[in-house]
Parts: sequence; structure tokens; C-alpha cells
Amino acid sequence: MFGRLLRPARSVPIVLRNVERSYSVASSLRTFARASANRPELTKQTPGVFVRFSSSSSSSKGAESVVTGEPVSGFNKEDEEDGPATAEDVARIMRDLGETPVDVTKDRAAQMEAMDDPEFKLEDAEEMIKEELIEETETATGPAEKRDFQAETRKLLDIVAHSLYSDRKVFIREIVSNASDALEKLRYKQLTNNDQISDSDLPLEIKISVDKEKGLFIIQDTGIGMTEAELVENLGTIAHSGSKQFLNELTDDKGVSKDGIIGQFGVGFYSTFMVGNKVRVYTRSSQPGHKGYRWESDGSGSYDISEAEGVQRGTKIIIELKDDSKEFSELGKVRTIVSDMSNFVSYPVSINGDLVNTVKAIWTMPKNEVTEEMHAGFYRFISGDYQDYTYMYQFNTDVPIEIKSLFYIPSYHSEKLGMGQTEPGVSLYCRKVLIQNNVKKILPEWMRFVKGVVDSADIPLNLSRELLQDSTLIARMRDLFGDKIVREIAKQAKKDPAKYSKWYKDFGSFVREGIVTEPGNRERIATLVRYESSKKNAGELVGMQDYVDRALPDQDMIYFITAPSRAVADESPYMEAFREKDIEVLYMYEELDEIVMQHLGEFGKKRVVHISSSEANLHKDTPESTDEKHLDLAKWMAESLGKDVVKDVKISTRLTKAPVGIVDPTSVGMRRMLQMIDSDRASKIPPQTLEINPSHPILTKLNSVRADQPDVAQRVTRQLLENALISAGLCEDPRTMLERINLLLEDALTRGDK
Ligand SMILES: Nc1ncnc2c1ncn2[C@@H]1O[C@H](COP(=O)(O)OP(=O)(O)OP(=O)(O)O)[C@@H](O)[C@H]1O
Repeated sequence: MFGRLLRPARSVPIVLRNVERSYSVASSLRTFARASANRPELTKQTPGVFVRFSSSSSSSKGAESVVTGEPVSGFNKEDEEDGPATAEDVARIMRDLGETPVDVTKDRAAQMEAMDDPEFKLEDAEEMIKEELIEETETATGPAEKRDFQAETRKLLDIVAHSLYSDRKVFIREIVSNASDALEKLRYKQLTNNDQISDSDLPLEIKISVDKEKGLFIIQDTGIGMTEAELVENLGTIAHSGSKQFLNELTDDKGVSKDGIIGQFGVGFYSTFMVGNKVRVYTRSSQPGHKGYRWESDGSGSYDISEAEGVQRGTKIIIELKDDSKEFSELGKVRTIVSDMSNFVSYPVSINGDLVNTVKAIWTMPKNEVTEEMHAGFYRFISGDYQDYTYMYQFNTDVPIEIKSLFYIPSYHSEKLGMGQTEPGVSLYCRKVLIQNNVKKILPEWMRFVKGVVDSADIPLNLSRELLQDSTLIARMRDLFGDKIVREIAKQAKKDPAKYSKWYKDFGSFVREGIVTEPGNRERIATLVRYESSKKNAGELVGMQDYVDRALPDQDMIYFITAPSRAVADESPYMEAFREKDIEVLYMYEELDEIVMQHLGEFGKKRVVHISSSEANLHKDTPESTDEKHLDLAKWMAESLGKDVVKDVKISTRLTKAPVGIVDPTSVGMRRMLQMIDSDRASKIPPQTLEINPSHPILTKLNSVRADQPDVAQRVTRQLLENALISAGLCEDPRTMLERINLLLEDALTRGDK
């Protein structure tokens, strides 16, 4: 019974200080109540408390902590079975213990009364609420050197400081995440190098302190710190890729709102100037022998750097808050924000002396113990994304290598805004120790949008990061994860096609890149592509597997057409035969798709072919016309057009409504690519094969006039070829046809006169 998690009926995410083990549940609650009474902001924000017992305890002495409004899941499974406990449960247990329950959610007078108990020691409460503020004990020595910010940085700072930005609290996440990175870097150094590290006895931790009276927000870490050169490089220029993108975006003015962009990418350290008039940084590198430095700026054009004394290893940032940002010196408010975001920081984070996080490596936890909230929080923590992920996939295995992994498929990516390639987003751990962030090659390159964690005890810690990326272990993981993630997305797509279509609209280009770049896994990746189809309405997407499942019993190919739009696809001369035989055709609207399909080649044992290819001729078995007149016409047309323009002119067995078509046309997508590489080489369209429908009125007429009116007949023949090229998407510049068309029009009208 005592091992259960006690949960108030209503709770808010606020973390209170740990309560000593020696307190009974009741006195813990009383202490809390007393603390709340002295601190109205806590009472206001904490309508309930959690009481967590250590699971082995059979007495109330085991009360571990009065902690947080967030559920502490997985604490003790057996006892959780009867559901989360409520405030009433707390009260009942306390009564069982012979204690008077204190409902801290009631009004202050009731709390004070309840606290009137001989067991309650005021000193304990006072001891508990004594805050540990971080003091500014460092002093600058020597002259301050004034330096100008790099032009780009100045611009960014100006935007950040002056934009009307609604969600300024993001600065906390940015600097907590920088502090966490600095600690990870130090831990990695400790593990891999024999280098000495200064102040090696300092614990690895992040301390935050807010001082309402002085209007200060301070954060201090004991991480890797910065040398003077690093300080100039890192805080004087823009290294942060996100910020650069942000700036380019604003410069290009693509119609994206400024707020949206800040929200999307964060602006790193510079976000401190959203809330601060003045920001001071004290830092000392972990490499022994380096001095401490002070960096200070008001966020306008320049900053000052000077040597400083009394600087501990790591970095301390002091923000003097602007008048409109004083809320960030309020303990309750900041505690809520930090506890929300710091749960996944692998180091203790404290605020004014209180520990606010329980370090959770959620990828090592059993799947069923990780709640959706934990995933959402963890995703935001590792991705820096301000939006939710679309899919999540946790994959663990013990053989042949031990792996614990957790992947998230985001709902948003920046490449579509033309912001360059996304960095890979998976971090590599060995038994919860971060080896490297953003590891390349651990997933196929096209999956660079995936965020996540891979933890494997088999990773050699002493291998350099470069060598590690090229190791066979990483290559094996890449193949394994590549395959697993595709399968998982395909599974999710099947479960909820509408959700998948929405995701695919944004991420389809990655999938298609995958088909082109991953020869070993093409067919599997192709389960993810979606296209419109001749059998569905506009906007409805179908997958390759749906197509195969619906194919006619004797249909051995998958047919597609590439066209700039649905209307153009519908009008293709080659669609006729498919409509007639009720065969589905996939509509692809991007030139790239043709190349994708060429690479794919086959799906579900069916060849994937363009409807204009000779392979796609549904009337293959119909014998070609042997009519002399038709053969003569074809021959004459071929001679009249010349070898430079046509390879051959053939009698079609499949055209019924259209007069002509081009068979196996040069790939439009390929031409476009060649043009990009070498515009001269690709400028001329190579000779094509023209197919004619000799029973079409234009062709029968052409045949009858070609002897008497050779000029008109030649013009018509040339224009028929141009029409077929237009239809195949191979028309270079229609203006070259104008003179001919005008002559044909003139001729048509003159004939009308006769
Ligand atoms: N607490 C810190 N300790 C050590 N170095 C830091 C700290 N904070 C920032 N830095 C250095 O300053 C650089 C710039 O920080 P900023 O937050 O602007 O961007 P970033 O962290 O590189 O970008 P991103 O947020 O995309 O990772 C960091 O890369 C890091 O080298």
C-alpha cells in the first residue's frame, strides 16, 4: 500500500524541494503547507502535491519526496494497478497513520491551523525554503577590450531584441540546452582523453538562480567553458546554422512571419537579448592553464571582453532583465518553465538551490513506461523543434548487437523553405553517455529528417568520431535502422492514411530521394510513395501497394505518366488505351518522378513503365497495318522530317483518337538534369520515334494531298511532330512554330475562300 504513487486530483507542473527521508508523510505535507503559506506564489501555483514513497518502505518514514505535479510513472508497478491515487487517498493513508491530513489546496487559514502541531519544526521549513542564489563573485581584471559584433550578428540581435515576440521564454530552453551541450562535451572529453581537466572535482551540473529584487536571471554550468578565442568566435559571430537560416529567410522575405521563424529555429544564445538589457558571461575553459574571461554586451553593436578572476570552470550567464521581462525573475514561473523542459537533461538542474529534474534516459526505459507526455517533452528537447512529432518508433534488440533506440519522425522540416540540407538528427550514446550528436551515416542520408537516439554498449568509446562514422558497426546499424524505420512508417501509413498523406505532402521528396540513392532498399522505400491516379479524384493519393492490389489479374506492369498537371495527364494521347481497358495509371507531377521510377524499375514483381513507352503498348499483339498506303505515308513522313529529327515513323497500334504520339520519348527529367549539368550538351532534343494513327482524318488527308501540295504537307507533318513533342513535354520553345502555324492558318482560310 505504501509503495503507491499518490496523486492529487489536480496538479500543475511545479517542482518542490526534496523532503528529507526522516519526515513522516504528514510532516512533509505540513512543511509544504507552511512553505506555501510563506510563499504565496507557491500556494497559488500548487493546488496539489505528489507524495512519493520509496518502494521498499513499509512505513511512512520512507517518504521520499514531495515532488511534482507531473506524474512520476513507472514508480511502482504493482501498486499502480489500482490507478493513480487522489488527494483523498493521501488523506486516508494519513488517517491510517494517525496523522491529520492537511489539504494544501484549501485556504491559507486552514493550512496555518493544521500546521499548529507540536511535531512541526519551523526551522526545518525555514531551512527548506532558504534559497541558494548564485552570486556574482567574479571580478574583471585588466582593461576591457571593446569589439564589434560581426555584421550578421548585429542584424540578428537587432531583430531579436526588437521584434514583438510573444513566446520569449524560449531563451531559457536555448541556454539550458547550451549548458547541457557544454557538460556533454566535458563528459566525453573525460571519457576519451587522458587530458587533464581543470577543477576535476567539480560536479557536472546546471544551476539557475532568479533574483526578483535585482531583476536577474542567472545560469551556471560546470561544462567545457570557453577560451578567449572561443568566446569571441562563439558569441561574436553566428555559428548557429538555425540563426543563419533565420536571417536569410528574413532577407529573402519569403513571406514567413518573423515570430514563426524564431519559434521554429530558436536563435541560440542571442535569444537572451529578447529579455535582457545587458548580458554578462563569465567563462573558463576546461583545458588547464586558461584564464577566466568576462564578456558583456547590451545587445547593440558591440561587446566588451576582459580577463576575470574567481571564474570557475564552465560558464555563467547573468541576464539583467528588461522591465517588460521581469517575470523571468519570478521563481514560480521560471520553475514551471524549467521543470517542463529539463527533464531530459542528463545532469542535475537546480533553481535557487532546488533540484528540478529527475534524469531520465527514456530510451532505456521499457516502452510501456514511457508516456506520451514524456515522448513529447523528449522530442522537443532533442530536436529543438517547437512542433510535435508525427510518428515515434522505439526499437531495441540484444543480438547481434545490443541496441536501444528511439526515433521520431517530425511533422515539419526546413528544407522545403529552401534552407539547405537538414543536419542529421540522431545522437549516439553508449550506456547513456553521449558519444556524439547529429551522427552522420547512422541512418541513410535521405532520412536526415529523423530525430532520435541510438544507445549501444558495443560502441567503442576510444574510437575517434570520424573513424566511428566509417565503422562497419555504424554501417550495419544504418542498414538495420533504414529498413526498420521504413517498415514502421509504412505500418503507420496503413493505420491512418489521411495522417500519412498529410505528412507525405511535406516529406515525399525525401522518400523519393531514398529510392534513387538506396539501391538495396528501393522496393521497401517505394511502399512509402504516394501519387494521384487516373482512378481516383484529384487530391486523393494512392500507394504502390494499393495499385498492385487493384491491378487487373493479367496486368504485369505498373503504369505511370509524368505531366505538369492532372488535366495534361488526362489529355495524353496514350491515356486513351488505358481508359478503354480500365487500367489504372499513376499521375506524377514532378519531372524528378520519372527518374525515381527509372531507378525503382519494378515493384511487387511488376515492371514500372511510362505509358508512352513501347513496353506500355496495350495493343502489342495487334498486328501492325500492312496497308501499302499507310506504309508509304510513314516512309514519306520520315524522309520529309529527316534523320536529325526523327529516328523512325511507325504505324501505331494503339492511338485511336490522337493523330500522332512519341514512343519512348527522351526522359524529360533526365534532360532537365543534363541541362543543369551542361546546358550546351542538353540543348538539342535528340531524334525521337513518331507513331502515327493512319486512320485519323488529318493523316488520311495528308496522304491524299502530299503529292499535289508538297509545301503544305511538309508543314503539316512538321507541326504534327511538334504537337507530339509538346504532348511528351519535350517542346523547347513554342515560339519557333509561329511562322509555320501562321502559314497553315493562312492556307486553311484561303482554301475556305475557294
Ligand atoms: N554554456 C556554454 N558553454 C560553453 N560554450 C557555450 C555555451 N553556450 C554557448 N556556447 C558556445 O557558443 C556557441 C553558440 O551558441 P548558440 O546557442 O548561439 O548556438 P549553437 O548552440 O551552436 O546552435 P544550436 O542551438 O543549433 O546547437 C555554441 O556552439 C557553443 O560553442
